Amino acid sequence: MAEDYKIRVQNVTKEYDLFKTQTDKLKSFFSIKTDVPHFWSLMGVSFDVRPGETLGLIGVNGSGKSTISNIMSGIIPQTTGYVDVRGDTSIVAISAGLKWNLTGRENIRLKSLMQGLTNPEIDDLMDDIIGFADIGDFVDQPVKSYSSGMRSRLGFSIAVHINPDILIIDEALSVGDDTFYQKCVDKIENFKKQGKTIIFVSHSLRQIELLCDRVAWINYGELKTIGKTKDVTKKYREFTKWFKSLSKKQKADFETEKKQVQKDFDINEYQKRVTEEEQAQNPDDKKVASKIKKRFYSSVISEKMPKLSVAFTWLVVFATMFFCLVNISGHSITHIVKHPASIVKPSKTLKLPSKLEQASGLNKKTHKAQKTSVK
Ligand SMILES: Nc1ncnc2c1ncn2[C@@H]1O[C@H](COP(=O)(O)OP(=O)(O)OP(=O)(O)O)[C@@H](O)[C@H]1O
Repeated sequence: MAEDYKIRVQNVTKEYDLFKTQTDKLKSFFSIKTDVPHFWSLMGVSFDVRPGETLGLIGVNGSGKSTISNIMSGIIPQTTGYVDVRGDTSIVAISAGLKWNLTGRENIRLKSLMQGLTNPEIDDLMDDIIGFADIGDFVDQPVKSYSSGMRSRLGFSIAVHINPDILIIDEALSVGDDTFYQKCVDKIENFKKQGKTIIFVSHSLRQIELLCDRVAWINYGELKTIGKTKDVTKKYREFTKWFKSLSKKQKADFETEKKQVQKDFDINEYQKRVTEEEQAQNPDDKKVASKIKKRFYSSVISEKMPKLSVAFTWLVVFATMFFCLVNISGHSITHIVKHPASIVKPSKTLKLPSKLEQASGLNKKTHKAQKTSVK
């Protein structure tokens, strides 16, 4: 791999737990084992995006294009793998990142502030963003009242005016009309001329061929191939032609088989395979295994609670329960430690407040018992 890159993605995987209930979700958060099925949206994807290039991402529905785009732009974390992004990214997906209850104007301010612009800078850009998005009076209406085309136009306009180093465009051009599409293409060409890096996700091979220098074909969670636009689109066209020639049942069987592979994926096996491959390439390097382990896990933010935190949480829960029981039993901690069973037997010296005593009838019984013992 060339060292000069704008984005590097190495052995990136993304696992989704297919929870059926909220309880399963909570159990998983506390690292409690559940029977929830897993799905690996990405099964180890590696590629570099070069500075100043426009890289296209193609692949059939559900192949993982948005997943990898969202990981590169920091919207979602990868499950394992290394991602290095050199510069600010701005993602334009259909309505991604827009807050539906806020107005267009509020969204412009929010997204711009999140990208590090100051309020005076946003004030200067506001009219240009609104003008490019061409949403007229709707700018002061909540985004939830917009059509998908208007949302896409607003998202695109904000993203390009923020002036990021890296622009990720995920299917944003597919919903606009022809006039807006041409405006976007002009803007993208302009970005290219400025030497900016662009990731362009699209189902339209025509758009991909028009705009991209190289193309990565993502196929059911894996990188099938990456290379010159005309070479990759040629292979992809052959694949789609072959796929279309299948019968309905053959298509369904093919997809089920591919999805099953994504369900059965074993991350440990994959790590072992990558380690063996790198070891074969560098037989004298004794640190290959630890380097791969670092690459897989060092830059990962877990969506589950770390094991140490789980242990600490349980410790706090048990300690709280223990001290509550000790308090209720009326024994001292030393006594409970010596006679653990007494934690469930209240102490004889336990004194109830007098009103409570009367109400519970304990007073009478105690007196009766005392009298009997005197006799
Ligand atoms: N939150 C989620 N929970 C479970 N599975 C998910 C989740 N998000 C995505 N997936 C699955 O991951 C796979 C990849 O999805 P992704 O959206 O990245 O595909 P895509 O190539 O962008 O598809 P499309 O071309 O339809 O936009 C799909 O099978 C999808 O069902």
